[in-house]
Amino acid sequence: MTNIDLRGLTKRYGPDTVVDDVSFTVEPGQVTGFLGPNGAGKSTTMKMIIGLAAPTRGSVTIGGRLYGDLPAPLTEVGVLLDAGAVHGSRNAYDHLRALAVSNGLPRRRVDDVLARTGLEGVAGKRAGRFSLGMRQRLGIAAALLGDPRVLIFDEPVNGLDTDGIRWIRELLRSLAGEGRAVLVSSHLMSEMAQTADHLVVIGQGRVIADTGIAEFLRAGGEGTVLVRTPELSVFALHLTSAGATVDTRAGALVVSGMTSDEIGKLAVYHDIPLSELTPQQASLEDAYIELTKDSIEYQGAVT
Ligand SMILES: Nc1ncnc2c1ncn2[C@@H]1O[C@H](COP(=O)(O)OP(=O)(O)OP(=O)(O)O)[C@@H](O)[C@H]1O
Repeated sequence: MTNIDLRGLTKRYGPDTVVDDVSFTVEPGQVTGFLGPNGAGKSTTMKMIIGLAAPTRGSVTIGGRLYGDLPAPLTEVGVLLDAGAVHGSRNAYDHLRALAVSNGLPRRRVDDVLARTGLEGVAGKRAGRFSLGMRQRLGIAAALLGDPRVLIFDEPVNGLDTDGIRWIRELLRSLAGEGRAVLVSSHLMSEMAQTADHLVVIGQGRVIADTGIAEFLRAGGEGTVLVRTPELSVFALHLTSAGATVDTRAGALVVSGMTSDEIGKLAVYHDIPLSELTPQQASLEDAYIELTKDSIEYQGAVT
């Protein structure tokens, strides 16, 4: 099984250390979300993985080998770095066929990846006329051409509409489901929460968290549940007696220490009508912001 292994990876540009002693492993069969604010060093790390930037220190291997030592890189690692990097005057089919031919890949792979990315219907269209979403699909088709065990996507959902985002999410999940190692960067926690099995968070070039998504959710205070009821104070007392911690906020209860399921049962038991019972996703975003707040380069002024 092929993984990506980064050990003490460091990149300096002049006086700036933009990637600082980064170590983590991207495991097969998982989507690893690579998360960090703008300028955190995600793209630079990805470029070092595929030999587009040379590490100042440290190393990164794919299945135990340096990218530069892979005999047929396209069949081992698929990469989407910049979806705009397509020859505008070529049609999608020719673009992929040229890639396949120059890398010694069978031509049927072009049809396979066009089908997988839903581009069959526009394969004859010039890529220069493609929408951002179609260019993104074409970039992904190229990444999949060699049927690689490892995939690296830099901010693949940037600028996409809801359908495009959902499509990429499902694709990433299915690629991991096939046993591939998938590394995907984003600056949006909400995006990663829905896609990743594992999270690596970086800020100012350093790893601040390397954790399973479930652990991150637990540590981030998942378990806060918003409850609305006409019997606010009575139910708050029941909840506290049952061991929960309760805050009253804007006419609602914010409950921690109990799941929404337990809260629902408690309400039924005490015959309390509920008008809302919502597990709070916001706490996830909060946990991420809390984690990265010291590493954001340029914070907006708070007035
Ligand atoms: N070739 C370069 N020369 C000098 N500085 C660079 C170079 N490439 C990147 N940097 C700097 O390194 C830092 C990290 O950039 P990088 O693009 O890796 O971050 P990122 O996490 O991918 O952010 P974004 O989401 O904004 O792309 C930034 O401060 C950037 O200005």
